[in-house]
Amino acid sequence: AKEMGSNFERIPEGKGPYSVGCTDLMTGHSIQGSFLRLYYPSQIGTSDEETIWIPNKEYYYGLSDFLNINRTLGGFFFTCNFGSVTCPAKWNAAFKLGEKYPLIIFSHGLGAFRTLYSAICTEMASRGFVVAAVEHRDQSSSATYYLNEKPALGAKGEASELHKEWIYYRKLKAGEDEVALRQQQVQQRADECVRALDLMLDINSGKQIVNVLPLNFNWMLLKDSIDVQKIAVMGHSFGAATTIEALSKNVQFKCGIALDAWMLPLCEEVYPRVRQPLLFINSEKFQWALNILEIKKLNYKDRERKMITIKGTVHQSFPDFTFLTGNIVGKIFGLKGQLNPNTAIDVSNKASLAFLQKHLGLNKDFDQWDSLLEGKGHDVIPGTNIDLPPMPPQSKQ
Ligand SMILES: CCN(CC)CCN(C[C@]12C[C@](c3ccc(C(F)(F)F)cc3)(C1)C2)C(=O)Cn1c(SCc2ccc(F)cc2)nc(=O)c2c1C=CC2
Repeated sequence: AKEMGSNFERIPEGKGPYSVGCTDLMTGHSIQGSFLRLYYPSQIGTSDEETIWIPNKEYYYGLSDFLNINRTLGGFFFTCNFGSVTCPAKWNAAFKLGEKYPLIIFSHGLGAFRTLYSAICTEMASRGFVVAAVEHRDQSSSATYYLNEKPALGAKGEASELHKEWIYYRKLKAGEDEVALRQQQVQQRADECVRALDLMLDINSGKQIVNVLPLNFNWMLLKDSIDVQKIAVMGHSFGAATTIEALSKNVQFKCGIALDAWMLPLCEEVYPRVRQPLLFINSEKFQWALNILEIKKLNYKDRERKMITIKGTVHQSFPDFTFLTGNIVGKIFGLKGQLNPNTAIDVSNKASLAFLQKHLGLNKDFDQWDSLLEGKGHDVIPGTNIDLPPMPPQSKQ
């Protein structure tokens, strides 16, 4: 029965000591505003409601557009298979007070959106991080929305009702130059990560913020809850390129983690401007010489660059779909590799935690996984799995 679309598989829970809460935050009434899903250490027992994984049917329509399938068909397929999936975090649970947490800003991939990396985000939150998964409005998301203040029809205009304005995935037009589009989008995406950071810092300073989403979550509890010296940026694929661009824009990001980086959207000019430590975690299959050559252009004297490859993994081993289909369907659609998806995300998360402890100066026990960063371990190899011609020495900077 497992193969027939019923999903006994679940998104894995965080393995750390903290109970995890989740809520959404949207500011402003235009696409210039911020939209993020927050995963955070929560007070146990303050909510027993699990978080809806894909909260609106319009995300299914956007995914159908992205996957080039008919919206009615796709909508039906997604609703049947994923409509009741929850992510293992308690919806609107009370924020856990009493300590300052390091902060991660997370950037999703092409055709994804803020909720699809919950296995990574809940694991980090269970280890004592606050994680803000941004939703990009550059039309690289399958779908996203903002709330328009439109005066309710017929009313005297005093009660303006909020209306969802949906923005769907922008397909490449015939003959369109993809590089130009992606270079423009990566700039907007990096700006949105910086804006999300600024928003979280405002919240940390106790500034009153207006969440235009009708949710009862007390943001004032986050006053003085972020360790503002311990901030990282992280992302998958297009979100990894965004991570690199965001590091070059704001030095408050102390380090970055690039999951299966897609380097096409980046210009050479950015490479000398990325001084912070960078970890590349690659899947076995999403690697090709030109992409690796671009990554190597980030190597400068006395700049920390680490790369590992997780054996038996594919590009989709990082987003949540990898946990939610049976083995046969999963392998056919490239959603699963040979390695068990739970093991794969475990290796990626542990390597990430070890890197974050080292470069954010955490005093936790994540250094137990330092060997993974050297590519030592059952499922990892150091660097890349493709062989390249020897590199000419990088120009000194
Ligand atoms: C379709 C034609 N073409 C579009 C441009 C390529 C589509 N494609 C391969 C796909 C995503 C795939 C997918 C998802 C989800 C199901 C589902 F059925 F399970 F929902 C199935 C099948 C289809 C595997 C990718 O774009 C891969 N990719 C991604 S995938 C991020 C993502 C998107 C949607 C999700 F639901 C989960 C994760 N993020 C990037 O930043 C980059 C790339 C490539 C370069 C840069």
